[in-house]
Amino acid sequence: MAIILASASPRRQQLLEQIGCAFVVMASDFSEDNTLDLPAAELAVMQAKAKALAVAEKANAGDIVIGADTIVVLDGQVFGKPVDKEDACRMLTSLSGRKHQVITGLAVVQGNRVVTDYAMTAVQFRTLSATEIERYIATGEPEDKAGAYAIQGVGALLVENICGCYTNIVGLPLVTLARLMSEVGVVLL
Ligand SMILES: Cc1cn([C@H]2C[C@H](O)[C@@H](COP(=O)(O)OP(=O)(O)OP(=O)(O)O)O2)c(=O)[nH]c1=O
Repeated sequence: MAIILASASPRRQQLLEQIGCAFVVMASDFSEDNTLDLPAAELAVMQAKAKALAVAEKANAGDIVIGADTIVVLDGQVFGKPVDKEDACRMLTSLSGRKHQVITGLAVVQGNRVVTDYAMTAVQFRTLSATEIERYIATGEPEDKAGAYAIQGVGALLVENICGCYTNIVGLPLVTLARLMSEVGVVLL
């Protein structure tokens, strides 16, 4: 039995390594669509499930597949990964001085069994000047991150405070994951 992380995200891989879990990576080819008209948490869970199921098709019987999807939500508006620098600027300008939610949907699949959940963390940004936004975009960090920032990187300088799970913001809420894994018989601690 293998534990398979259905993700190309290096952040998710690092978080799973951090807790000493032995796993292999198989990125899914599911393409996200954050414009779907669904409540944000449902959207994240649905996409996490689709990523895990796409990989589960190729897995061996008994393997456990983990899928995750992280989105940023501001006033009901969903921000995925920015498509370009302009998009990153639009996202960071809207997030400046405001509180938003980061939601990560999670799915754990084993055979016909699918368990899902999500974590939500509130993140308060400080007010950013246009120059700071420009300089932050120039670091290249926003490129592949939901909401165009990375709290684990230079983006830490944008965040005034958070309420909720930190690892959820980075892309893999570990306590929520541990709960789902225990439902399929895997004890992480
Ligand atoms: C808000 C935030 C997001 N992120 C990242 C985590 C995710 O990798 C990414 C959100 O994109 P996702 O679409 O959830 O994941 P992904 O495309 O990177 O990987 P895959 O679909 O193969 O699993 O944003 C950070 O690293 N730090 C942060 O502070």
